[in-house]
Amino acid sequence: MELSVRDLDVTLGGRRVLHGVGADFAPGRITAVLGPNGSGKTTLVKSMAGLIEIDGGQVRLGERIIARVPVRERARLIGYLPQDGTAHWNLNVRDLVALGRLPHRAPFAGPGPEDQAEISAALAATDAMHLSDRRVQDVSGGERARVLLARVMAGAPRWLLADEPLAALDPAHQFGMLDQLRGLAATGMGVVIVLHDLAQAARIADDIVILREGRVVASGPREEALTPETLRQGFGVESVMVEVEAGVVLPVLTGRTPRLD
Ligand SMILES: Nc1ncnc2c1ncn2[C@@H]1O[C@H](COP(=O)(O)OP(=O)(O)OP(=O)(O)O)[C@@H](O)[C@H]1O
Repeated sequence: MELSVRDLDVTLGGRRVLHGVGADFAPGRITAVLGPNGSGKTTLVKSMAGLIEIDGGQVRLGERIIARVPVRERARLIGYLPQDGTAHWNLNVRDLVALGRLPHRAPFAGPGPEDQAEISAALAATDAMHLSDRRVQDVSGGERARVLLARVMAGAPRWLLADEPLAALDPAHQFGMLDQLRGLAATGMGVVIVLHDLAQAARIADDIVILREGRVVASGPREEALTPETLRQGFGVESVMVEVEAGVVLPVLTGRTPRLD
């Protein structure tokens, strides 16, 4: 089922932040949402997760309007990984990851064998098993980012919406995270990630959405939507595309686009 956004208007704190945004997100593919600071990326993914009230337009999952899907069911369908990477409870890591199973459990029931298996699989996949007994607030920022991903993965959602999942990670774990996201998409999960690193976006994304000032400036398959022209329109930067290995073409930024005035 496609996740689609139509004519989305969002106002925050009295300011219109998204203006008629439209984009389609396909299951089994990775879509990177790109754009300058304040362009509306977080607002878009939160709207898609049903976490923000929208003024106009729709977010649909297949034929269903996401805002009308019951909260528990929505939590099973869409996993949301927020940007800040904070964990508000001082639980141990395994108990935090176990919270990802809540939408699947009967009220007040403890985790069953299937829950435990999903929790272990998620900890293993994120290279966090060795942290299981540590307090969440005692692990490093990058370790916490992996644990929070494990929590979302433990819920086995159909969609993963991740806001800057690479931000706190060292280069090796960034590549590890990209491999995991690729693996999740290969299982049919729809993956939507907000990224700042344009080269990583070019590496990982099947599809690209570029926002600027709350509007879509480019959207579609990576080869069409991530080009020197769209980077100029979206970010005001000049770039060249360089093939670093067979089939891997990355943008190299060369400077700001000169102003015409
Ligand atoms: N609660 C709020 N009240 C008022 N304005 C807000 C609120 N939250 C966000 N904004 C504004 O909405 C705009 C879009 O914010 P958003 O966080 O979606 O951008 P972003 O593209 O994710 O930015 P960044 O790359 O800096 O994370 C920004 O101008 C921001 O200041």
